[in-house]
Amino acid sequence: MSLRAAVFGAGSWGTAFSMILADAGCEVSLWGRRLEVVDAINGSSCNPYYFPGVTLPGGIKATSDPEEASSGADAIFLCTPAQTLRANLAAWAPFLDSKATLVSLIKGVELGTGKLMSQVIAEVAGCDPKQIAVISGPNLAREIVARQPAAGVVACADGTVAVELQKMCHAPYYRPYTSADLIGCEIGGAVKNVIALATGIAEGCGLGENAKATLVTRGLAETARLAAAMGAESQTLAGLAGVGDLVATCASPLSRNHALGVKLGEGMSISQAISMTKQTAEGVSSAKAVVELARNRGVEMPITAAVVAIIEERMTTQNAIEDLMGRSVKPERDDAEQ
Ligand SMILES: NC(=O)C1=CN([C@@H]2O[C@H](COP(=O)(O)OP(=O)(O)OC[C@H]3O[C@@H](n4cnc5c(N)ncnc54)[C@H](O)[C@@H]3O)[C@@H](O)[C@H]2O)C=CC1
Ligand SMILES: O=C(CO)COP(=O)(O)O
Repeated sequence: MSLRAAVFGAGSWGTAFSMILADAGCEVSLWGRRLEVVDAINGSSCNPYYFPGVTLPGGIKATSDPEEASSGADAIFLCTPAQTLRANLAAWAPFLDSKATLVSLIKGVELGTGKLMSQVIAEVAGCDPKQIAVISGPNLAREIVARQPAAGVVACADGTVAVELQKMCHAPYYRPYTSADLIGCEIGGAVKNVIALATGIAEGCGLGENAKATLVTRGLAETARLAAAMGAESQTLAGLAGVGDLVATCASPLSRNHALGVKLGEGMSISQAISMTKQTAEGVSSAKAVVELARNRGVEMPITAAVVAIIEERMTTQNAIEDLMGRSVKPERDDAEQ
């Protein structure tokens, strides 16, 4: 008998991940907020708002009713913008099966609380931590719906649950690895969006590959510092949910964060750049939450702080570059002897 998956959020990643689940043999119920999206998916097996021309596999049924979506689901995959998860989950909680695993596909940190998505889920749904999981990795949705090979990490404190989820999303073109490190995966996923904004800004300013590679590498160093301070395993940041996702997002014109950064670097204001970005660019709201998380733990994150200063229009891109380059010199490794 095939397993049942519910996906909440019919945007680009919710739609693409539904495709993975259906291609892996699951029966998928996809919750969408907008009726026109739900009707289009059910009527034409296509989500024309995100992937016009892409035919979704059979086995995906869309609905705007959260109770219908979650009914009988073995796992519930959450894929709304990060800042809306708390309110949405509070509304859905009465309908969710208490035995289902709740899986975050979201890459962001909650503003104001500094909570990771798994922590928001634990608070709102009040479920056992072993029933909460995270999936992350270099997974640009447009490449996934073209069924190009990709891999990801399924993180859950309960190894048996991680393996069950791994089976649910193991498709011919999607290779999931298991992990027990939710914090490492979530910090990797949230901070790479901020570093993708930074590399986009550099590109928009006309800087070359040396500058971008430096931002990626030092961006990884500051991500790893924060992750370590929060109790993550250093190996996770060297894996798919760390360096893998960072490289994909910072290099690809398909990344919304990268593309928004390019617009900022070209001189557009943040409000103009946001108004031209139809989809979610999580780095914009999560950057500030990441800086606060880091400050509370005494972790230095100069690139992330510079991105926040640019977003808040406290600093020009030129000033930010001068500031980063003017920092006092130090050993490359944090643990090196002075
Ligand atoms: N697109 C991608 O390639 C990937 C995205 N992600 C992550 O997935 C999450 C969702 O991103 P996307 O699907 O790409 O964004 P998107 O902008 O394509 O879709 C967002 C969806 O959320 C809905 N939405 C917006 N506001 C809402 C609200 N207040 N309540 C409920 N639903 C609301 C929109 O209608 C839309 O269906 C983000 O955290 C992103 O970082 C993760 C991996 C890959
Ligand atoms: O998370 C992603 C790829 O893994 C998608 O990145 P963007 O949200 O910047 O498009």
